[in-house]
Amino acid sequence: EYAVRDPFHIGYRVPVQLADGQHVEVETLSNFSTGLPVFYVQDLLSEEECSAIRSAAPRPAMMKSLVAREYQRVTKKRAARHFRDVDVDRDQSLDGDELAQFFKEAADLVDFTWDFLSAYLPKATAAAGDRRQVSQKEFISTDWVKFFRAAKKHHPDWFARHSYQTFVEYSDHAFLQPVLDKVAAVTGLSKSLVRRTAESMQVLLYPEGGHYSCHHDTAPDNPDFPRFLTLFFFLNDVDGGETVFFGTDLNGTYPEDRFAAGEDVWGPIESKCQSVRSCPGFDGSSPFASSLVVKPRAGSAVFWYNMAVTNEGHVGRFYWSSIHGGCPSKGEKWAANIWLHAAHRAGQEL
Ligand SMILES: O=C(O)CCC(=O)C(=O)O
Ligand SMILES: [Fe+2]
Repeated sequence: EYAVRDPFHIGYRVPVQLADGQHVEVETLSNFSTGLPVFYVQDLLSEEECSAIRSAAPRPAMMKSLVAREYQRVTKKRAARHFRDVDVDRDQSLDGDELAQFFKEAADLVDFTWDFLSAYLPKATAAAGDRRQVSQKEFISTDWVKFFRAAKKHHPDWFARHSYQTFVEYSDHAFLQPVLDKVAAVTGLSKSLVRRTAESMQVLLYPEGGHYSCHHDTAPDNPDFPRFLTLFFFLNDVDGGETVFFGTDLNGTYPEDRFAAGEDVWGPIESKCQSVRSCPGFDGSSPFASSLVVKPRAGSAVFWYNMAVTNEGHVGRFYWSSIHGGCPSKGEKWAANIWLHAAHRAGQEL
């Protein structure tokens, strides 16, 4: 019942008939030998469907999803705890790596410059290069809420995510049932399985310059959200805003042991694709220069597997190579996620 679509070879196209009689083609963009099976479908949604989905996610609802930010809670008391957590070498000061860890944990800030920090950490930034250390005293007396707010305002590209989002319930919108049936047709899964396992549709709006750093849609080992399949719709035409599959290598030089590797190999890869500078157009020498890049096109969809799934629908092996991200868009970008869930454990019924 959970059979995955066979990618065969890159460029392979299989025709699929949709319920309304329309034909689309499911094209293989990547397979296991290049890191991850990824498929593309052009014109899966009509213009009317794209705009209906956008209207189902009104702007005020989208904005709300961003209001409560973690960094607004980095009070003095919490700063002391953050300090202890990230001062892994216990030398009562933080070096650049430890500070970066704090930024990531506290606010999903994945990029920064010492220049920008100088207004907040004058003592630390007075030192040069590797000698920069932030003392506990200076760290705790810093107004981190103000810092993160300023960073967000002036450098939204430094954060892992710069977008608005909301969830739309299928049962609230009749037009979404045929959309789910299209998901079934192109993935080769049954309509009833798709309806049973689909999480509410997540609609995304990226402002000009918005992005989403590399990430996995689910977690290894007992994930809370065992999203075994992601189907991602592009809902408008926009320049930039490419979806990049950082775990793939289309050069055909994919290291065989990489696919089977775990966090020790993938952790460092993940840290390298956090910055938007890993995106196409930023740096020709990027380690991701031969990763799969999918350009947004209204009505098209890309889908892939985040983990193996057993025939009974249970969580299987996590695919570290499913790491991906959305690059900065040169204008508003609208998109939507449909995630299909596996069951957490053997014995759990879906
Ligand atoms: O915007 C994109 O291209 C990717 C978005 C994404 O990966 C997500 O929403 O989980
Ligand atoms: Fe994602």
